[in-house]
Amino acid sequence: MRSDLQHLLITPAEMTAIDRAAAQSGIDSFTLMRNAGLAVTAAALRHFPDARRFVVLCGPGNNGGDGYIAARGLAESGADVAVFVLGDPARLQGDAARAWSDWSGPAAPISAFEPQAGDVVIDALFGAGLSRDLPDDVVHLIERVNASGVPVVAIDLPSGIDGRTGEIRGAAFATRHTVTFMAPKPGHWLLPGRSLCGTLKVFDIGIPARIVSAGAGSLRLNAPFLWAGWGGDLAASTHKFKRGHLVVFSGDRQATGAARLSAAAGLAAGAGLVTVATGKAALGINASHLTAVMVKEIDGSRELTKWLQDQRLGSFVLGPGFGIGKKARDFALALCDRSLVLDADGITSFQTNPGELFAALAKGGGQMVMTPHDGEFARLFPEIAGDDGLSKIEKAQAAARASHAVIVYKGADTVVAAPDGRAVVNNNAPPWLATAGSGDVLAGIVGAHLAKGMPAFEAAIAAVWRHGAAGAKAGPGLTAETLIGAIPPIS
Ligand SMILES: NC(=O)C1=CN([C@@H]2O[C@H](COP(=O)(O)OP(=O)(O)OC[C@H]3O[C@@H](n4cnc5c(N)ncnc54)[C@H](OP(=O)(O)O)[C@@H]3O)[C@@H](O)[C@H]2O)[C@@H](O)CC1
Ligand SMILES: [K+]
Repeated sequence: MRSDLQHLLITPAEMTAIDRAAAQSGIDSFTLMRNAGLAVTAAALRHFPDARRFVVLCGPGNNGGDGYIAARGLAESGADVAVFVLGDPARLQGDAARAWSDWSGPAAPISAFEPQAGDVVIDALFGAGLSRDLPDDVVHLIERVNASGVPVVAIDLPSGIDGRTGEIRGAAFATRHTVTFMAPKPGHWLLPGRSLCGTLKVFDIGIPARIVSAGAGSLRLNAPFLWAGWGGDLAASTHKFKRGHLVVFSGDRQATGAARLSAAAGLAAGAGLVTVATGKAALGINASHLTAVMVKEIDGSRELTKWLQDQRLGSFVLGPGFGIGKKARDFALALCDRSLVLDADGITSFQTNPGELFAALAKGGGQMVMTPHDGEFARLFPEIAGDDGLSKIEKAQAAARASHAVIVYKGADTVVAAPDGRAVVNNNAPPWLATAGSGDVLAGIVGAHLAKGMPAFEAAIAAVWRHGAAGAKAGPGLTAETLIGAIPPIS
């Protein structure tokens, strides 16, 4: 997967390996620590020029080492600085020990710190090396600081946030700013970590980009360059079939709106043709509500199989308002050699026997994008969902591997994962996107991308991004209808 450093997501374990590779290439690790600490000094002075006192809380590892460098930089800039330490600094090792010995001012234990008005806290307790829940004294300190309302600048990560998962290990600082190094980590963008980082600044401390890129895995922050080449330029010779024919299956008489939302979104997102396939009972309702979108009567599996002989039908959306049960299962299984978005009721219909779907997809060799929210994910992948040791990214990756489908694991921090291990975290969705029909719109956009021939992973990540951008453009108070009108051109 292509990338630039801003869009890499590097796990703490990968970062450790990158550090090692940097040292092996001859880069002085203390220089990296000094660059890191001084970046924090600069950020603190820039954001809080009127601070009465900078309070630097230093932990037992290299995050603490960055803190001692930052403290010295602040003191040399003429600021009032107080240092409080966790553990015995005499036991620090390597670069952190050197940073401590370079700090010539006083230091008191963290238990002595009482936040005062005018304080700015520099959090250098734990960063990438947080490996377990915080001890009680640190939890109480964090709670005191958060309750006091004094601003906090975190070094690398707010202490208490697990850099791999974004989970809170007992407690975590709610920070105004977080300064991290070389590339963001999953914990900066997965919830709840994301909500505690404040503004995130990624600072280059001097590890060559080639070493960072070589050590990075397959995680990225979602961005348009990831689907470059699949953008919107239409050749002058195009015609509607080349732009792709999307089919959306409607539910029964009382539940037809969701499918029409998906269909309208698919048309707005660029599908050349869109057909709502509907049972006889809902045919009239659908026909009376649709204009540019076509209607086709498909009552059961036999008609569907016959219709599928038309290879111009490029992609299918099954699930929005469709109803849970055998009909959904039969239709999905019939589509396992095509390009299918399985959403909502389509997912839940396989709750009791998900293996049937996964085996059919492996055999059929089609492309499937599944779009579960938390509840649907747990229905289809109960063991993966219940594994508290896994991050949301790792859960999506495990589900994609098990199902052979691209998984769009929805939420405010939507993660998309492919069976080959690629994964992105999306960060452009505003909170007001969580509204009735929003998921139906997303399914339709994915379907439009599949219809024009995009591979499933690119189709999914581009759709999630366009959906988020549409939400931002439509603004608070959006409805599914205004969301469709705000879908931006594919970039
Ligand atoms: N290239 C880069 O990005 C650079 C990164 N740099 C910086 O290095 C930081 C990573 O440093 P790090 O590996 O020493 O880890 P760090 O977070 O200081 O903590 C480890 C210590 O905490 C302890 N400990 C862990 N959990 C605990 C708990 N719950 N409760 C209590 N103790 C706990 C753990 O103890 P142990 O598990 O070994 O018993 C160990 O003593 C990184 O975040 C960045 O700031 C820069 O200096 C330069 C280049
Ligand atoms: K920290």
